[in-house]
Amino acid sequence: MNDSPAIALHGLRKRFGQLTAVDGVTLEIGRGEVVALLGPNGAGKSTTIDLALGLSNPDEGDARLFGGTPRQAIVAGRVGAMLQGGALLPTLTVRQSIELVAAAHRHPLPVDEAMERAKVTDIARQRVAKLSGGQMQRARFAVAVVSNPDLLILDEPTAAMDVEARHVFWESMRAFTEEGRTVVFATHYLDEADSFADRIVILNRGRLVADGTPAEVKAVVSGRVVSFALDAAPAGLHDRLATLPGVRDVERRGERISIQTADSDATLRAVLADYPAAHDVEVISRTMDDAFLALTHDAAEPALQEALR
Ligand SMILES: Nc1ncnc2c1ncn2[C@@H]1O[C@H](COP(=O)(O)OP(=O)(O)OP(=O)(O)O)[C@@H](O)[C@H]1O
Repeated sequence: MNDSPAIALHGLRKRFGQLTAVDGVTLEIGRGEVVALLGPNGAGKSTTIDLALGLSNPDEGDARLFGGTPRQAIVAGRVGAMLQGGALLPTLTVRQSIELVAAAHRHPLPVDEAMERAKVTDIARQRVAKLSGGQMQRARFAVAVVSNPDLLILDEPTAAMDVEARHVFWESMRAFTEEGRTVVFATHYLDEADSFADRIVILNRGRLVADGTPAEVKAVVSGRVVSFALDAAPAGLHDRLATLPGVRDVERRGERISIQTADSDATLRAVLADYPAAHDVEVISRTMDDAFLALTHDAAEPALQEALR
């Protein structure tokens, strides 16, 4: 057995008319990695996934799965996918849908085990046409895992799931990845990426703008926000605050002032020394949301992105 990466994308480019949806993406994902693919709407996540699976052909570059073509990997039963547009046959029951896929694969999981993993045992006899959005997602997950794949690619797997269902979903995924399988999932839930992935890849306008561990990605916006209220803002407040130690940016909304700072202790001391009337003080750590916005902002600093590639 060769030890090629689970996914190797080299210089992938895909155009739709004037639009370049994927613009030179090069990315390797090793076996056993759990990777979150993030990006704003239209960033090119689904198109990249389609190219990786060989569902559409790139204009430039190539995609390899386990060292072979996507088709070879899929025929060998090594890939399970849950895609946004993927539909199940409405007249079949959930169990029949899973059985159908299991029958087409060489080394499927037992159908009952796949149903247990995807938590669909209770809806096994329901027709697909009658499923709710969240139930449908679970059924599609069961269909993706029953082939017993080495690589699982999921496009927004928890869209339409309620909070409880999302929790259950990630628990069953955790068990799945503990067996050393590779998982790539696109999501808009940054908290899911933060807590579940061991690597985060961010796309923006078809380009890879960040690639690192959750901690590395969040470190892009290291520092904190010092925020406070000031009832009557003196003239020149904004300019004065901008010169205090550690300050990177100052924002004011009504009487509330928020300062992004690299050194919250020094900034806070200086603020209280200069403006003793400041009250309702908060010091807030930056989150994955902040990192995401900083990296995908139109005016995102190239240097910021450079650190994560
Ligand atoms: N078949 C197509 N024909 C024309 N344009 C397309 C096609 N598929 C995607 N696009 C365009 O390519 C861009 C990237 O779309 P894609 O679906 O890959 O983004 P995404 O990151 O998955 O977005 P979302 O988070 O909204 O699902 C978008 O501007 C989209 O409108």
